[in-house]
This record gives sequence, structure tokens and C-alpha cells, in this order.
Amino acid sequence: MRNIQKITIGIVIVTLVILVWYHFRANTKTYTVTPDKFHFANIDDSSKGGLSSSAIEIKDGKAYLTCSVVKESDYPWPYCELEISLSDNLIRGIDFSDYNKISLDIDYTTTHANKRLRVYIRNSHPAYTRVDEPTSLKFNGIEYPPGFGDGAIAIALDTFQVLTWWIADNGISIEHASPDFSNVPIIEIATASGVTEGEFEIVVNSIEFQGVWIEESTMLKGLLYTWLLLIIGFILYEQAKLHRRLKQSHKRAARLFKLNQNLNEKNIEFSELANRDPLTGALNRNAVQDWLKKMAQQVRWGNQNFSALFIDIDHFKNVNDKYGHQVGDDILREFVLVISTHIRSNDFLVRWGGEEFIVFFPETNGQQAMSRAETLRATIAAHHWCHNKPLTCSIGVAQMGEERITEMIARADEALYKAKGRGRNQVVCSQ
Ligand SMILES: Nc1nc2c(ncn2[C@@H]2O[C@H](COP(=O)(O)OP(=O)(O)OP(=O)(O)O)[C@@H](O)[C@H]2O)c(=O)[nH]1
Repeated sequence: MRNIQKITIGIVIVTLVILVWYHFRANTKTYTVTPDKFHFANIDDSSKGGLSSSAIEIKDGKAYLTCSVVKESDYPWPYCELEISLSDNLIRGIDFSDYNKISLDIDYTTTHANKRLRVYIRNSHPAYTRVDEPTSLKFNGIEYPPGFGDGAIAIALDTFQVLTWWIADNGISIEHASPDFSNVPIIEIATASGVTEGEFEIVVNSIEFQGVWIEESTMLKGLLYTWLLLIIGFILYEQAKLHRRLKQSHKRAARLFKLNQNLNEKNIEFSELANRDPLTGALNRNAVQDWLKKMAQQVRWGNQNFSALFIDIDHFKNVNDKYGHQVGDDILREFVLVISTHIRSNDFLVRWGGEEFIVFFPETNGQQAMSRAETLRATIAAHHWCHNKPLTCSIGVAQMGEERITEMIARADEALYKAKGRGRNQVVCSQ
């Protein structure tokens, strides 16, 4: 399996796991505020000159606050409340900014018509908190009717509001006028603001802050970016692969091109070799076969004269015997060179076998051929050879008549035979 497929399958599985995990709320985080962990205390207006009274009892992890609110005093806002200290000072509290709800399970009974409770989550900040002044803690507040036996009610923290009198009295800047839960040393649960008198019982069954480890939007963004990265990665990977393949195929094409060139060169070389005698470089029989057929046709149609010279080196065996085969080879090569330089460009010199050569003369009749044969014979006889000894040759001449090429060659051969018989180093023309 390709790597990209493995990565895709991996990310699909991770995506599904995250979605399932999110769906079943495994993402939820909680922070419980209980009397076991924190100090729960009762407060009432008696400390401020009021006549109200209250008592608190902690039992089975629950807090029971009973309270009699009495108005007949100079204190204008009688109340009682449950104060939960999350810290031993007003400066350092708990950071709940990562939570988005507070779940309150409170049973509330009262003789008063107002069945609501005030909940304050007090926040501390150096900008407005004074160490010895509890009212300087920010009032993030809400009022709600908890009911009795209704179970937990989750209240979104963003529904809390900062009390306007606290903002005004403390000269709070706009920057700090909005709810803040980043440093909470105190939570307060108090009777409603309009309460004047009556009997109250507040039972705090549980207080729990709720949040999520990862916000849904963050999670979705994360998944989206991961998929985008994967797609971009995939496109880049495919492009790189395509580029690589293209480069490889260019290289292959260049290699093939070179190979073809070499093959062509070799073909030319081989066909040359096939047409040439490897020792002397003179043409061989094969090289002139087609050309000879054409010439024979031309002669038959009366278009031209065509003659052949059958040339044989005299006593060549003696040369071999006396100077060695190697020198014999050198003389053969030299012989071809001398003849080649004394014939026309449209004449053909062919090594017919051993030390026998044929020169084909197109556009040449028997008389002209005799004359040129004589010149060649004289040139050979006058040449200064590599073994420093004179060398001669005998030549049989034939002009092509109404016959086949082989017949003309046979006649030239016969003439050569006659030349040899007459003492060599001479030219004899076939009649
Ligand atoms: N060095 C060399 N010798 C060759 C080659 N081909 C043929 N010969 C020799 O050519 C000689 C031909 O000898 P013969 O046919 O007896 O004739 P000759 O000695 O030339 O005498 P005449 O033709 O009668 O004048 C032989 O000794 C061959 O070995 C070759 O490629 N290289």
C-alpha cells in the first residue's frame, strides 16, 4: 500500500475517533466545588447591624443553610448567604475561564414570595482587588429560581453579568467591566435582592463547573486544517511524483535516442564492413552485385560500353614465401592503394579473391580499357614497393557484349590466364 493511502486511512480513523469521542461527551471536563475541599460559611446582615440570623450545617457532602431574615433594623438590605472560599486570600483564586457552565443542584425553600437566589462568582484582579476589601472582588452575578428537588441546573457562564453598582462604586474601566472567571477566590449564594423578611433554607447538593477540553469549533477547525494539509500534501506528492516520472522518461528517451544513434552508426559500420574486404578495404563481390546487374541492363539496352580488368599479382606466392605473410598483406594493401589512386571515381575496384582483383570501367569500350590497363600495369611495375623489390601484375581485359556479367568476367579471366602464359607483366584483351 502506498504511504499516502496509509496516511489517509490513518487520518480517517483519527477523525472518526475524535467525532465519536466528541459525540459521547468524553470531551467534557468538570471541576466540583464541595464542602470537603473548600470552606463553606454562612453570612448575614447581623455583621452589618442587621437583625437577620443564620446557621450552617455540613452533612454528607452537602451544605444546609437556614436563615431568618428580619427587616426591622437600620440596615436597608437584609440578607443571608452561603459563602464558599476557594482560597485563603482574596488575591489568588481558581481559574474557571476554560469552563463555560456552572451546574448548581440547590434545593431552596422559603416563606418569601421571591423564590430566586443570587449567585455571585467573585473574581480577583490586581486592577481592582484590594487585599483587605472583599467588596473589591468583581461581582459576576445572576439570579435564578433553583426550585426544590429539581436537580442540577446548568447555567452558562456567559449569562452572568457584572453588577453595575460595583462598576460605578469602584470606578472600574471598560476593559474590566465584563464578566471574568480567570481568578475566583469566592462563590456566594445569597437570598434574592428584594427579600425583606422570611424563613429560608438553602441546601447545596452540588456545585460543578463544566467545560470542554477542546471547543467544538476548534476541533472542527483542527480536522479541517488536517484534511486541507493532507490534500495539499497529496497534491504536492503527486506533482513531485509526476515530475520525477517525467524526468525519468526524458532520461529514458535520451538514452534510447543515444542507443538508436549508436545502433545506426553500428549499422552503417556493419553494412560498410559487409561490403568491404577487411584486409585491404577494397570492395568485395557483394558490394557490386546490384550495381553490376544495373550495368548489364544498360549495356543490353545499348546505353553504354562496359569493360572489366582481371588483375593478378605475379608470383605472389614467392613474395609470401620470401618475406612472410605479413609483408604479403602489406603489399596487398599497397596494391589496392596504388590501383585506387589511378582509376576514376565511378570505376570500381573489387577484391575478387586472394591476390586477384577486378576493376570495372563503366562508359569504357575494350580499346579504352586496354589502354587504361596498360597504364595500370606500367604503374604497378614502376611502383616502389614496401619490400624494396619490383612487383608486376598480369591483366586480362574484356568488354561486355551480349552476355551475362559472369561470362564477361570469365572471358577476362581467360585473357589473364593468357597473359600469365605469355610470360606475365602484360595485358591481354579477350576477343
Ligand atoms: N599474404 C597474403 N597472401 C595471400 C592472400 N590471399 C592469397 N594469398 C597468397 O597468394 C598466393 C597465390 O599464389 P598462386 O595462385 O600460386 O600464384 P602466384 O604465386 O601469384 O603465381 P602466379 O599467379 O602464377 O603468377 C598464395 O601463396 C596465397 O597464399 C592474402 O590475403 N594475404
